[in-house]
Amino acid sequence: MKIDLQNIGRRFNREWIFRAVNYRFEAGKCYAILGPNGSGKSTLLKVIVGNLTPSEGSITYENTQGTIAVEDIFAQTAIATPYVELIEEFTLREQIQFHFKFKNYLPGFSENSILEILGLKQALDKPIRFFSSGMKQRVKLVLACCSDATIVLLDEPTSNLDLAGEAWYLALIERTRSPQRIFIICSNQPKEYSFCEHQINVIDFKK
Ligand SMILES: Nc1ncnc2c1ncn2[C@@H]1O[C@H](COP(=O)(O)OP(=O)(O)OP(=O)(O)O)[C@@H](O)[C@H]1O
Repeated sequence: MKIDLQNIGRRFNREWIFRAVNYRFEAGKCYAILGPNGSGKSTLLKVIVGNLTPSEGSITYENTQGTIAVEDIFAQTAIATPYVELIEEFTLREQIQFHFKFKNYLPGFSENSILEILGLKQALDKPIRFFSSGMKQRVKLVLACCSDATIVLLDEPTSNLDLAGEAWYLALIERTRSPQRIFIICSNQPKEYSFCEHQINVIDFKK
């Protein structure tokens, strides 16, 4: 998988959030999108994954079979962000089963192994609305990382996680990264992206 950004820009009304982004994301690598609060990290992430159209420039997605249309790229992506919520009325079991009606498990993973990784077997029948914010964050991360998607996008992945949760997150990445996958982490905390070989600072694309 390759994602090519060619001269990408995005604006809201008259304000350009970023311009002239030329960048290539390649399978097997991990990328960090950096920048202070409000600089445009989440906006860039949404553009990369086709949730927002760029105001200028173009994006191409390509795998070994050829070019993938932007409207089909959702099938290749898994995302964990503060703005995509879990379904509060579901129990943990229902949330996992619902998610995997739409996505396949990453090869080698199953409902049981996900529960084992989460360490929340005792909460299997508890509604998500009674989960702590850290428990919810773990669920979001595990659903994204353990889905069979070639592009994994994590926005502020350790928000609401304690020290043990941060170590758990790093172990989850280690366990699920592969030569076929692209990880893109939006962050302003080095502990969240220390494993990323490449960094993109949104501030470099302000004009
Ligand atoms: N739908 C929208 N309409 C208008 N402006 C928007 C919209 N979405 C984002 N913005 C603006 O774009 C800028 C970048 O926002 P964005 O959420 O991408 O920043 P961020 O770097 O992810 O911030 P944070 O670190 O706080 O999450 C902000 O000024 C924000 O107000």
